[in-house]
Amino acid sequence: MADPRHRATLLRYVRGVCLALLCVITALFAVATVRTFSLDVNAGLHLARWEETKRVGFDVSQRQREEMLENFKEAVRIPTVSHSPTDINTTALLAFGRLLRKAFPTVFASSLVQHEVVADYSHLFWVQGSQPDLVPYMLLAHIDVVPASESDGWDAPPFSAKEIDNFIYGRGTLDNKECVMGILQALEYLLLKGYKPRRGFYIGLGHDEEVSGLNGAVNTVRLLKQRNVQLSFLLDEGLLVIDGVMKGLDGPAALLGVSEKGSATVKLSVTTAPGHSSMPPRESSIGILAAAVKRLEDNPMPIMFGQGPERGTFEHLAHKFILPLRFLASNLWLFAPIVGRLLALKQDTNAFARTTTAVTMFNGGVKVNVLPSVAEAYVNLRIHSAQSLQEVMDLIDSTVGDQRVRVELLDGFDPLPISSYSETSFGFQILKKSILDVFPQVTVAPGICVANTDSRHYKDLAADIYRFAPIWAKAGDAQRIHGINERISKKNYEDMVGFYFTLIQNCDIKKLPESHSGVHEF
Ligand SMILES: CCCCCCCC/C=C\CCCCCCCC(=O)N[C@@H](CC(N)=O)C(=O)O
Ligand SMILES: [Zn+2]
Ligand SMILES: [Zn+2]
Repeated sequence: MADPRHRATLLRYVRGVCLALLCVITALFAVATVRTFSLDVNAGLHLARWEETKRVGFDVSQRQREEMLENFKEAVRIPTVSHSPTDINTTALLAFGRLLRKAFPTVFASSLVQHEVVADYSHLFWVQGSQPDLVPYMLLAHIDVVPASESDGWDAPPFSAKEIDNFIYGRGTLDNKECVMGILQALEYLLLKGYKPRRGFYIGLGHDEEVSGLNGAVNTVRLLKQRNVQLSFLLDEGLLVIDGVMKGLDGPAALLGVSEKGSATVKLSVTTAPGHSSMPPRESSIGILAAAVKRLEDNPMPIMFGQGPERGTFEHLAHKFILPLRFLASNLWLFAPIVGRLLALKQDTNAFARTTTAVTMFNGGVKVNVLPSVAEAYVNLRIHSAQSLQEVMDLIDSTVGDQRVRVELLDGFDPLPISSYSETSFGFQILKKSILDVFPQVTVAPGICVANTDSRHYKDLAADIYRFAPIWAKAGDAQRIHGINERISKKNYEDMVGFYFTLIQNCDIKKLPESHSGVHEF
């Protein structure tokens, strides 16, 4: 570039391009600044004129409060542990059935309630409504729990229901005996107060949810299908109220699960010739498999943040984030890739951003001086809403990329459909109102359940399935689920009963109020 005229032209050109780029970036930021969401969905609900129905108040005596907590503790003390579909504690499940009859005599004696045992240990209740033209809804919970061992570091024996500092400790206090007992306790009190629902509803209590619900939930669904039941909506466990769980989120938020991730359980195996360890090959079956597993861990599934219901979570909560997160969450059209990357940095929020890959089992070898003929690993993936099981399997194949590694899909399903969460969605709005009636200080947002629930078996019975329990989770509490020191505060358990008590009555309206739209400011 010897000619100075050419150099000057080039400089002018480069400066022009830079200026244009700067203008575009400034314009984008200007638009982004102006476009700050305030999706105050709570406001509309408060303004709406809800149909008035005959209601009873949730006023329990001190004696009833003690009895309510004692019933719950008794439930926690029964070790209804599921180890595998063929290894469940049937003795405990039968004892649990007896406890239900003892704890809720009014429910079992009421002429409004039909009760039946399904698949030997699950329970199905039908509570008759006075207006058969109102489409029924269903509440789900499960009786079984995952194993727990005190030696893992519990502060109290996991089946003791011991009270420490106003918390009840025990396996199942968060997953999911608080819902089982909370729902039936609410119904017991409602019936005791002479309440008669207008809208009929079902209560399903599964006995093998922790091992996929293939007996309890699947047979309950079969029965309901034979009876041509269609549900207005269904509520199961899943998400909860988070308070101080997500950094930068100011105030508590109730996340109402509108879908759940898909799942894949994949077996990887390598077979090589056995032989004497004194004459090993360059690569063993264990080494080949370990390298494949490492490749899967080093190459996580793509970040898909913003393409599933998690986008709705951030849009609904945007105004509750502190700056600069509020700015990012308010403008996902621009910043979704950045927010996705930020979420992917942490173990629990990563689950909201992508399909997760967890290597959960690894076996190989039989003796120290024998070359292992087989090595196998199990990988459990939870599939993001915007991805399919087939896409995930294709990615696993290409990442493993080694013909010697056999890849088998043992079990899997696509992500579940996304339930409605609009202003006209009966289930979503009734649940939101019920949450706000009990916890007026929370912001309600749709969410994605990163684990699976029995509700997935019900997808032909209800277009709208929600996953939420009114558990008040502080930082670290989510890790107690399936972990150590699972616990719930006595106050929270009472609020749970209050929530179902309110919800059942709120469901009695015929339809949503005409105008209860939220305020959208851009
Ligand atoms: C971006 C927001 C971050 C907020 C963090 C929220 C933390 C979520 C907390 C809890 C999730 C609790 C999940 C409870 C449901 C558990 C159901 C379960 O264990 N299912 C088993 C068995 C099955 N049915 O398949 C499972 O393996 O998924
Ligand atoms: Zn559960
Ligand atoms: Zn569980």
